[in-house]
Amino acid sequence: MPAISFQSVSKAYPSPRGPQGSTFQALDHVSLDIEEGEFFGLLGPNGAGKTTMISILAGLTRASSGRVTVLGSDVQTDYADARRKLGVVPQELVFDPFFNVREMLRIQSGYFGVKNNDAWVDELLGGLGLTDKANANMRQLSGGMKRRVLVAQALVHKPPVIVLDEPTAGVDVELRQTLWQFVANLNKQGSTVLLTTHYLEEAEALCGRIAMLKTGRIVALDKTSDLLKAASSNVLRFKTGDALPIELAARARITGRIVQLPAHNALEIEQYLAAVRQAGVTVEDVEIRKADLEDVFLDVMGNTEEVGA
Ligand SMILES: Nc1ncnc2c1ncn2[C@@H]1O[C@H](COP(=O)(O)OP(=O)(O)OP(=O)(O)O)[C@@H](O)[C@H]1O
Repeated sequence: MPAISFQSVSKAYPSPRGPQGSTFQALDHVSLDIEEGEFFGLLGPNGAGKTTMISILAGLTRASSGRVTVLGSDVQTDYADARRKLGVVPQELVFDPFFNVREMLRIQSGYFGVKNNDAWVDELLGGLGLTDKANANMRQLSGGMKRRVLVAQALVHKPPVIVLDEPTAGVDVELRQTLWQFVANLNKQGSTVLLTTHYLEEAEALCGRIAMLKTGRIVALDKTSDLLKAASSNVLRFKTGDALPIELAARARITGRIVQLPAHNALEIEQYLAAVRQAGVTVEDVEIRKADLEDVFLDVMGNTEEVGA
């Protein structure tokens, strides 16, 4: 039984612009199964539909059509069961400012009907570097500390499926490392993890499988290692202040003076350099690096073909 299953899920929001009654299609027949024990990455540019998928999963938004289950429980017809199996770390920091950290976690335990939870709460506080903040009022915490509390709050009822919606947006390196160590450890112990992030380096390092979403459709879905293998194996990178010949410019990713060209083999790299020399383009800081997930992502997003509708 999959940990998370999206079966031909569509979502249309009422369109804020356009004539009355018109809708905007945020998800278009998305099908996706995430197996138990996976560390799964959901990637996509702003507005692709990632948060909409998570909101449907968490029962915060209803799908217009299709079905979503968590370990077999339907998120609509079996809401309480599905919700209990999920720990969701939301993107936004929303808190009741009147409680301290420990009180917040006790209240959340009560919400899920978990009694005598202090030992697990202490473990969560320790693992997330919050022990000395246990009695601090939520108002006194920095943004990064609040985010750690959000993670603890999501895990207080020991859910088998953990969903993290951009948990590292705007947080410092130390928290990212603490968080990933903690979540990776839970995953090792059997928890399923679904992660959305804009940090592709993190997704590459952590996720066994990745789905890429674009305008509400899945455009890539594979093992991370296979996505990387399918990409051009190398990237030629150099700096220049000159204009590139048209055929190179069309294939290059250009950021200011930095030019990056995907290359499948050594011959292609030689051809690029020969073309540059012939055109009289002056290059500096030439290097060849392995293609990474960002190269794959940009490649997939530039190509509108869809897989597994
Ligand atoms: N409540 C809503 N009403 C109308 N449109 C919405 C609503 N929520 C989201 N949308 C639209 O649906 C699309 C998908 O949004 P969603 O927040 O799911 O994207 P996302 O992939 O999570 O983006 P980001 O990376 O920016 O968080 C966007 O075009 C967004 O404007």
